[in-house]
Amino acid sequence: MDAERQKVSELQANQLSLSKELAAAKSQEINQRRELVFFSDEIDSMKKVHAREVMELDMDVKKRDREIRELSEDLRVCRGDLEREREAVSALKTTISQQSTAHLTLTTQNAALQSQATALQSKLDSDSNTLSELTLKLESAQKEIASLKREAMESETVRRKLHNMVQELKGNIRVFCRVRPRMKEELQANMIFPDRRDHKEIALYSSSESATGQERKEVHTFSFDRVFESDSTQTEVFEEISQLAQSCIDGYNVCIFAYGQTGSGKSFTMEGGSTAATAGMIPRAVEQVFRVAEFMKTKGWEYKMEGQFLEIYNETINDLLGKGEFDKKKHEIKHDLKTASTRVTDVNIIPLHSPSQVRSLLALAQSRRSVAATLMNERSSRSHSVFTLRISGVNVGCPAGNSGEAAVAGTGEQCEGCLNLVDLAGSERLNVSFANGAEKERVRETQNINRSLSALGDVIAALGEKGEKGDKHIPYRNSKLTYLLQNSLSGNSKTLMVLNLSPLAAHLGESLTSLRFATKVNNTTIGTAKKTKAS
Ligand SMILES: Nc1ncnc2c1ncn2[C@@H]1O[C@H](COP(=O)(O)OP(=O)(O)OP(=O)(O)O)[C@@H](O)[C@H]1O
Repeated sequence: MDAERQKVSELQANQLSLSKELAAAKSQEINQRRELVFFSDEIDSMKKVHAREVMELDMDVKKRDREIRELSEDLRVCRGDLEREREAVSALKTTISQQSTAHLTLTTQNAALQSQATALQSKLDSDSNTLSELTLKLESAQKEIASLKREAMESETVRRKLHNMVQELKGNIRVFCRVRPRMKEELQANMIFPDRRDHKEIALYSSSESATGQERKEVHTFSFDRVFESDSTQTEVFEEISQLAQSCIDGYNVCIFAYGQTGSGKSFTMEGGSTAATAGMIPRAVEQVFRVAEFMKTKGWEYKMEGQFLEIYNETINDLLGKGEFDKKKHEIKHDLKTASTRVTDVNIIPLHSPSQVRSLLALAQSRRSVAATLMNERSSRSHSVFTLRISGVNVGCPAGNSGEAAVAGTGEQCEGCLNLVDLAGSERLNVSFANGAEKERVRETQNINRSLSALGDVIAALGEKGEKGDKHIPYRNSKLTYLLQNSLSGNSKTLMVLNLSPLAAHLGESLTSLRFATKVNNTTIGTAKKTKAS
């Protein structure tokens, strides 16, 4: 029992200790629970802090991420910039290296140029010495030129006098005879040229039947100032005439006529063909006048030129340079005795500036004549054409030259010349006794032509007689042609008649008549030519 009591006490002690332990455990549990609450509060607050910190960290991380992205972008841009800068630097390095080479070259060149400049400076010094010597020489040469120019102008006056003296000695009326070439199949007249040296003679052989029925052979010899055979060129003929163009520039009235039957070569002689070699006396004379006028500028002369081109058909004047196809105006001839000049009313007077302009005027006149020809009959054979070139000049001196030559004062001398180039109507005679109907107009034309050509012969003959006696009446008014040319056919002018001859046997009779007329003209001597105006 003791044992049992022992045991129960032990058990009780155990229970007590266990109760104590339980109480202790319970208070420990309470404490622990308190602690647990405390810690769980703490944990909660720590969780809250942690959550805030996590959030803040999260935001921070995001911010950093953004910053990193921005920085990466910046870095990328910077890398691009850097790459470009590197390239620029490398290009600049190349440029610098090239520039250094160029600089080196320039330095070398500069050094060479400087040494050249030094050499040039010393040459310049020596040249300026030479220049001052040359300037002195130039001044004296210019003085010499001015005095030579004066001398040339004086000698020009002497030359003009001498030239015109020579022309006077040759006679103020001269006659040339020109035979045109024979065309294929044409039967040639028996014609010879005995004077092979001076070319002044022509002889024609004719045969006729005498009263007793025997053949009578005759030789007709004529001599003129010059005879041109059929192979003569326009240049050869003009050589003889060119002196007259000079006289016209010197202030004389000049008249050149082409006389001869239809088809004998008058138009060919005066107007010529379209090539330079075949150009006739009109274009050549005009060119010569322009050439001489240009040359005379160096001698202080200044010229003005103007031209008119008229046709005389059936004793009426037509303006070949008019505007319309036909000239319906009535023209009158007016003479100014004081200046010995002639004007025709209402005609076109064209200022002339160049030979080419004259060529176009001639072509215009030619076309107007052709229109007239198709509407009537062969007009050029049935009318006289008169081309007039008027020249007025004054000696104004020479201006100072570009290279410093002194100006030379003009002499104030003036002159006015006139060049008339006349293509006469065909000189052949027409048998008027059988004329009827349409032929009548032809007869009228022929009578007018014959009248004006014989009036021309009469005027020339009267001028010749006046030369011998002094006070003879000159019948200028007997035809429009002679009245128009009055001032160019007086004793104060120079006249040349070119007798154009056909080489044909069929034309022998007409040729003899023409040769006799021309001989009459050739035997006329007109008084001394005078300038139309001079001071
Ligand atoms: N010297 C010459 N050389 C070459 N051909 C010429 C010569 N003379 C005249 N002829 C020619 O002869 C023909 C007649 O000449 P041109 O027309 O000049 O005669 P014309 O006398 O003026 O006649 P018209 O009175 O009909 O006008 C033309 O074909 C012309 O080309």
